[in-house]
Amino acid sequence: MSNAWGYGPTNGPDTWMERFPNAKGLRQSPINIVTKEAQFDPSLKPLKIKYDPYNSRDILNNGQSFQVDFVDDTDSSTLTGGPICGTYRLNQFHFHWGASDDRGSEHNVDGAQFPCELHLVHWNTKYSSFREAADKDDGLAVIGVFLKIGAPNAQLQKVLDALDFVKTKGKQTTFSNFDAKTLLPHSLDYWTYEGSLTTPPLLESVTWIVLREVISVSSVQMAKFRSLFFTGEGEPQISMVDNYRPPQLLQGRQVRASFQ
Ligand SMILES: NS(=O)(=O)c1c2ccccc2cc2ccccc12
Ligand SMILES: [Zn+2]
Repeated sequence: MSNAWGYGPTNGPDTWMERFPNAKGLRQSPINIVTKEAQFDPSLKPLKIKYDPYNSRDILNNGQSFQVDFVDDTDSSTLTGGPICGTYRLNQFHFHWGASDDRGSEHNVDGAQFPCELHLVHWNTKYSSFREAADKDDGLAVIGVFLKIGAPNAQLQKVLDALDFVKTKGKQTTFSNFDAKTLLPHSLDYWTYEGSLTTPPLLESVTWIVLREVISVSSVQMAKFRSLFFTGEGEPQISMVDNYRPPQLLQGRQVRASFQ
């Protein structure tokens, strides 16, 4: 049985470099965003986000997180503007969270972690598919949104209600007519930097776009995230928590801000 990568004591982020050399690369993610060192760039354009609920397809427990997959064979759910050139299509969104409300996000802001972080994954349509784009320097763009403990989030609840059907690794169910835009905060101010997937194979192909404004999540809703399992049906249950990679070295990279 291969010792597949994960987030446990024997296969977690500190071991990934053994099988995935990108882990020692110069543009690894996530990072700690030091707000005072993020330089305002007036050339950065506003984000233009167009998501069509008709494209949402299913929800899957992939054994590391859960993801909502989108049909991406047309330009009906796209990201343009911001720091990117051209048109990127929404492929999926997923989350990272902690075992308790004091941790869970992948990016930190001035050394602080949030209980959860949403990632909306897009691929560059200059390439023919997500798979072709995944290992290109300009192949992917991920929008990161922090979740902060507060009022219950009614839009997020629609996603959480589906988790009862995907509790174990490999479980998948239909998840249609969901508007991912309803998970975004009002302001689209962002920080941006060149980075990587935060999970193996840690491909250095991601333009990260981390929103400054958070969205709310209640502690009861956070408990719902923690009701999932990393393990498959019939296997000894391991709760899906702390599925985040810690911040990586900046290695001289510039973090830019779209706001002053
Ligand atoms: N965290 S991540 O956005 O780098 C990420 C994933 C994270 C967990 C599970 C699957 C993921 C798939 C990704 C595909 C492309 C870009 C980032 C991806
Ligand atoms: Zn992620």
